Parts: sequence; C-alpha cells; structure tokens
Amino acid sequence: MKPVKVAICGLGTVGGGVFNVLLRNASEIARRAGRPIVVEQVATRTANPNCDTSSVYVSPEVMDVIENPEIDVVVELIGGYDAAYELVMKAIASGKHVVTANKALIAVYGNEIFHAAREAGVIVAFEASVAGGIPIIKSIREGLTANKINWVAGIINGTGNFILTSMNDHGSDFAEVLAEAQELGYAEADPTFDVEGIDAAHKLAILSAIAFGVPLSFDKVYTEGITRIDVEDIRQADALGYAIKHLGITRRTDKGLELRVHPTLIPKERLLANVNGVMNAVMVSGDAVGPTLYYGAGAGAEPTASAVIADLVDVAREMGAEPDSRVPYLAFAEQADDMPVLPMEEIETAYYLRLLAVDRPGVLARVATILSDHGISIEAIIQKDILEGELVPIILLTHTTRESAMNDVIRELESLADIAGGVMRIRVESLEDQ
Ligand SMILES: NC(=O)C1=CN([C@@H]2O[C@H](COP(=O)(O)OP(=O)(O)OC[C@H]3O[C@@H](n4cnc5c(N)ncnc54)[C@H](O)[C@@H]3O)[C@@H](O)[C@H]2O)C=CC1
Ligand SMILES: N[C@@H](CC=O)C(=O)O
Ligand code: NA
Repeated sequence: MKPVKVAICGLGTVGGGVFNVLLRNASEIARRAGRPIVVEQVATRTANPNCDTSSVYVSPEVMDVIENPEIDVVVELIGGYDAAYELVMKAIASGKHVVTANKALIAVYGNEIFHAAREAGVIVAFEASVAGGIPIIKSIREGLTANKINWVAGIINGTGNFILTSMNDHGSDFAEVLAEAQELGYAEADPTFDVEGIDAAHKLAILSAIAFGVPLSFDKVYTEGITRIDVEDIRQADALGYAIKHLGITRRTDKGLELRVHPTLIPKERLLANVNGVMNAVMVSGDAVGPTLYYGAGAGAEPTASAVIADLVDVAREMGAEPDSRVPYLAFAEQADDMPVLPMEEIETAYYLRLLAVDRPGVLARVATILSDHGISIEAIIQKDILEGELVPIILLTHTTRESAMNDVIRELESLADIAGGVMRIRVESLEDQ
C-alpha cells in the first residue's frame, strides 16, 4: 500500500521523540498501520541534536508544509496558539489530516477547529494532548462508549506532579525542581502554564468534552495551581493520612457539570495518591464499568511520541474511510446542551484549612463557632504546640460543605483579630462514587 507521508512541524522534545520512534519502529508501525508511515518533511526553527535528519527535507518555515502536495498529515508540534492555529487551519483547508499534541490549541480553539475539519472531511487527532503517553482519549472515546460517565479525576500535569513529589520526598525548593522539569523537557514553553494549573485546565476541558459530550469550555474551568502549596501543608496532610496532588476534576451532578483544577488532599490509600514524579493517572467512573484507572508517563519525548504515533496509525487506517464512519472528534455524534458548568461557589467538597492564630485563650472556640454558624462540621482539628513567634498553627479538616459557605467562613476567619494573615484552603476529595 502507498505510504502515508507526514510533515513533522517542530523538532523539539516531542517532535524529536516522534521522529526517532517513527524511524526506530518503522516496520512494526507499518505492520500495524497496513502501510509505511514516512517522514517526508521536517519544518522547524531549531535543529534537535538527538535526531539525524540528514536524509529528510528540513525547512525552517512551517507553512511550507501546506504547499507541499506530497504531505498527507501535518503533525503540529510547535506549541502555542498563533502559528499553531494558522498551521492547523491551513492544513485543514488544504485537505491535509492533522495530528497535534497541543492541548492549549485544542482547548481554546477546538470547537472551531473540529467544525472546520468536519466540513473538510479531514481527521484531527490529539491523543498526546492529554496525559502524554496514556491513551486516555482513546479509552474514553472508544472503550467506554457504553457508559454514562459520572466523573473523571486525574493528575494531568507531569511537571506539577514532579514538583509536588520532590517537595514531599525531599522537601525540595520549588524553583529548583521546576528548573529540573524544564531541563527534562516536561514543562511548557511558559512554565507558569504548568504551575498555575492552566495546562491542567486545558486538558480537563478536553476530558470533560469527551466524557460528557459537551462543547469544549476551557473558559469555564476553575483553575488554581500549586504555587501556594507549602512543604508544611504536605507534612500536615501526611500526618492526617492524606497526600496533596494537583487534580483536574469533572463530575456530572443534578445541577450541572463540575469543572475544576486545584491542589487536593487525597486519602493516602487511594491509588492516585501514590502516583509520583512525572507520572500521570486518570480515574474515569462510568455507570456500567464503575471506576477505572489509567496510568503512565504524562510528559517527555518518547512517551508523548507514543501517543502522537498512535494517532498517525489511526489516520493511516481511517483516511480512506467515509468521514461519517470515523470516531467523532469529541466522542459524541451529538452534543448535549443541558449540562451547564456549575459555578465554583456551588460545588460541594470537604476542606483542609491551615491558619495561624494568636496564642490567646478561646481562639479555637471562636474558630469552631464560625464554622458551626455556617453549618459546617469539623472532622479533625489540630492546634500545634509549637509557637511560630507568638502564633499557633491550627489545622482543620471539615466535612463536605458548599464552596460558598467556605468562602464566607474564610472571610470571617481572616477578619478575626486572633488570626494572622490568610487562611490556607485545600479541597479534600475521597475519590469514591457518591
Ligand atoms: N514536552 C512534553 O512532554 C509534552 C508536550 N506537549 C505539547 O507538545 C507541543 C510541543 O512541545 P515540546 O516539544 O515540549 O516543545 P519544544 O519547545 O521542545 O519544541 C518546539 C519546537 O517547535 C519549533 N517551533 C516553534 N515555533 C515554530 C515556528 N513558528 N516555526 C517553526 N518551528 C517552530 C521549535 O524550534 C522547536 O523545535 C506543545 O504543544 C506542548 O504543549 C504535549 C505533551 C507532552
Ligand atoms: N507540560 C506538560 C507536558 C505534557 O502535557 C506536563 O508537564 O504535563
Ligand atoms: Na494521551
């Protein structure tokens, strides 16, 4: 059969991995795809010292690939929004299939991109965009089609998990571990996307769309990163029997969809609590199958290449088929319009609070009264003996309550003369079917 000819755009961490794995496993991949997948062109601003491109046409300008009539599939691995958007839309308009690892692009422009792709009858595949090498999109989109999905919760940023793990294991300095993650090629070009939760929010928007059959709604994701997490919180959580992980959570409720990304206390016995380093893991709970778990490397050259190349094999298998017979881009042939995203104030969860109180009699009672006035019951309260100057740390675990009630409680606590500085709030999830 005729080879499938691809252009790799961007030869950085992921592009380099794709280039090398395609060469190394060429015959295995061809046997799976039913025909060879050949790199016809590489377009990149910077060379990759790990790749021998001497036998391939290399150009510095990505838009060149659109003009190349030999190219069947454009593999977009340059990242970012602007040039990537232009490249993908031009590829679609010229009838070329697209494979991308760019979650930012899909989360923000996906609705538009898929509309254009449907009109043009081309494939746009994006498995590498969520949880790196884990075939999570394929699992939800193809493996769980019998189910009404109830919730999805996952560690979906490798850099963030790498940092939290290192803080937990070695009490490492945040900036130093981030630099290491950058060195290893895990971080985004702008690493604030990793540490402020934006990258996870991009991925969660994609997961939510394919789990529930709703349009991509990145702008509605509640997003909190890991930059406020202190080693002290990790220690306190540990003493209470929890690990702190950065989670993306999307859940179907009677009132709408939860869509939130934030640090979370998870009971240590849960599998997700034991996912460390650059590894990612996603739990998907369906009404028929129950809870399922997908685990693997969330970032890095070859793990991510594994997902990109799986998409290329899918393209090779499906490009000759009628567009209507292909798997829908966002998993559902028809989208639901009755699942609004719940405002964050309406979600219900349990909370960990850490505050610093002036060492005066009655302070603990005043704190407890504020909580009980808002109908919030306390599961655990710890007042530490060790004084920080004149201040005593107080750690609280609450039962489930509404976010809006907790916002009021925190406002009132912070206005007490007894409480110094802000209250640290981390949400707590049991990760069990409710
Ligand atoms: N690094 C990772 O582990 C993962 C990255 N991704 C995504 O994959 C994409 C690529 O990421 P990395 O490989 O890490 O980035 P990178 O920064 O290592 O590589 C980007 C490459 O694109 C080239 N490039 C950028 N803009 C260009 C332009 N306008 N014209 C020509 N060449 C251009 C650069 O020269 C470089 O070779 C991003 O969308 C990222 O979010 C997804 C999953 C994992
Ligand atoms: N920067 C991302 C790369 C993969 O998506 C991460 O750290 O997870
Ligand atoms: Na993936």
